[in-house]
Amino acid sequence: MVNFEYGIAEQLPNAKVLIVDDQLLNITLLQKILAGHYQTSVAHSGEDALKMIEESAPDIILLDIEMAGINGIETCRVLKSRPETKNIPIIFITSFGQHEDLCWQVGGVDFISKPINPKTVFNRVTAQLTLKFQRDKLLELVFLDGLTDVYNRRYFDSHLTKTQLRAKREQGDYALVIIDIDFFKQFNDIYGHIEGDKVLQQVAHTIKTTLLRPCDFVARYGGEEFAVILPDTDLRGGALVAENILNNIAKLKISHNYSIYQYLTVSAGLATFKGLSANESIIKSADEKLYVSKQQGRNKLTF
Ligand SMILES: Nc1nc2c(ncn2[C@@H]2O[C@H](COP(=O)(O)OP(=O)(O)OP(=O)(O)O)[C@@H](O)[C@H]2O)c(=O)[nH]1
Repeated sequence: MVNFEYGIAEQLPNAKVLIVDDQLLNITLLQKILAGHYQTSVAHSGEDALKMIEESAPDIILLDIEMAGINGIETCRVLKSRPETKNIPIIFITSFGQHEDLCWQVGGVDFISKPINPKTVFNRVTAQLTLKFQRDKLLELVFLDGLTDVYNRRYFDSHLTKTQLRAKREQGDYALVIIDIDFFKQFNDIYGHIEGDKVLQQVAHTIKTTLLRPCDFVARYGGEEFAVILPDTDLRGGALVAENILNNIAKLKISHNYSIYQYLTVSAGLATFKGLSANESIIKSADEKLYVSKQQGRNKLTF
């Protein structure tokens, strides 16, 4: 049986707790309770919180209800409506008992009444963080590719949908790059499957380390095929990243006697998009470009 406790205790001290409150006294008290256990940060309004969360998502949010501007309930509603923030656990902290039903309705995971009991706050935050990290671990097992340690195709599909929704909201571009190892069948035939597996790991690692922005994403899309999603990226930016990937893989200088280049190379297809389309049509566009790269001799990017 999988041990879901494994590693959770070590993870807890790095947990990021966002306190959202407009009263200095409350903020100070909550920080005092959590200091030394978790990494806390503070937003002084709902608006501030939404901005901060977009830049860096916390592991949990302690949310006051009564605030000037967007109140806690509305802030929670916005967060729960966005795919990339809907799973962040939110604990409401308020003195207004009559809001209790509303807190559950909008998706809070817990509710703490003021005046707060420090032990209760600490224990409830710890319980929710533990659940959150256990869930993340489980998702990792379901969504990571066992061989290469990058995301698998199942996760890629849901991530592509999330990226599209974000691009629609922000009216931005996003890029998709499909990368395929050249002459990989022959590589396996010449060097064996174990060496082939090692190459897949090296290629995945190289793609991962070439991507610089935290929101850039790579998945193993098929046997020897990888897909990279670059949010907020136009054709020029996407081409720059894709060229870097091709160069960095060529620089590994992995011998491949069958290849016309004598070492292992990859081909890539790049396409950029705005707004919503079916996942299949997005993939098809990038795939068609990849096909051109293969036709034109491989070790190439087409866009
Ligand atoms: N070692 C290993 N090989 C794999 C894995 N998944 C797929 N492959 C191999 O990848 C090869 C892909 O072959 P093809 O689709 O013909 O592509 P290719 O030989 O790279 O040819 P081009 O793409 O046209 O350059 C097949 O031989 C698969 O067996 C894996 O997990 N490990």
